[in-house]
Amino acid sequence: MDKIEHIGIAVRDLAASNKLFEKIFGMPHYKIEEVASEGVRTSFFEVGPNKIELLEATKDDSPIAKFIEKKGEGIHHIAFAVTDIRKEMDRLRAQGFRILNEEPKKGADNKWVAFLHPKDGNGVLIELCQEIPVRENT
Ligand SMILES: C[C@@H](C(=O)O)C(=O)SCCNC(=O)CCNC(=O)[C@H](O)C(C)(C)COP(=O)(O)OP(=O)(O)OC[C@H]1O[C@@H](n2cnc3c(N)ncnc32)[C@H](O)[C@@H]1OP(=O)(O)O
Ligand SMILES: [Co+2]
Repeated sequence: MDKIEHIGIAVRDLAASNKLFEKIFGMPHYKIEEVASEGVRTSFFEVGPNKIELLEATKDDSPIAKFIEKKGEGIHHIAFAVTDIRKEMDRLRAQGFRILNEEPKKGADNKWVAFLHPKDGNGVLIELCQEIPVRENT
């Protein structure tokens, strides 16, 4: 794994949280993107070299809705940049980690993503992220 790609924060109300984090960071979010397949609407902030993703549920069975119901708002996942997501998934699977998706799936901000089960990471949900090469992004 290369570096932290972003930290995901589960929020109830994206518009309200955008205003809140705009005050905290002293700058506005740079994009809002809905990922229908994950049941989320996201916004992104760039804080120096770091990226923060806010996530709001778009349906009742969204992972974000379930998370907030159980644990409340707060840090939901940590995403790591990888250069070859399939290779990383295979490497982790071979060591017995449960990867929550068979194949990489399309996330926000032009990334292939995959998730490790939080119970296999001391309660931390880990996302792997690989930038989608331009030629694949059709
Ligand atoms: C757009 C994209 C991007 O960046 O590009 C994103 O980030 S999308 C981000 C949203 N998408 C995802 O999160 C996709 C991957 N997540 C999932 O597949 C799911 O949310 C699971 C992590 C498998 C949880 O599934 P589900 O909520 O149905 O099961 P569950 O409620 O029984 O949870 C099983 C146990 O995991 C815990 N659990 C659930 N979500 C957790 C989280 N984020 N961090 C730490 N623990 C978590 C629950 O509290 C529970 O523990 P106890 O049994 O002890 O109570
Ligand atoms: Co994420």
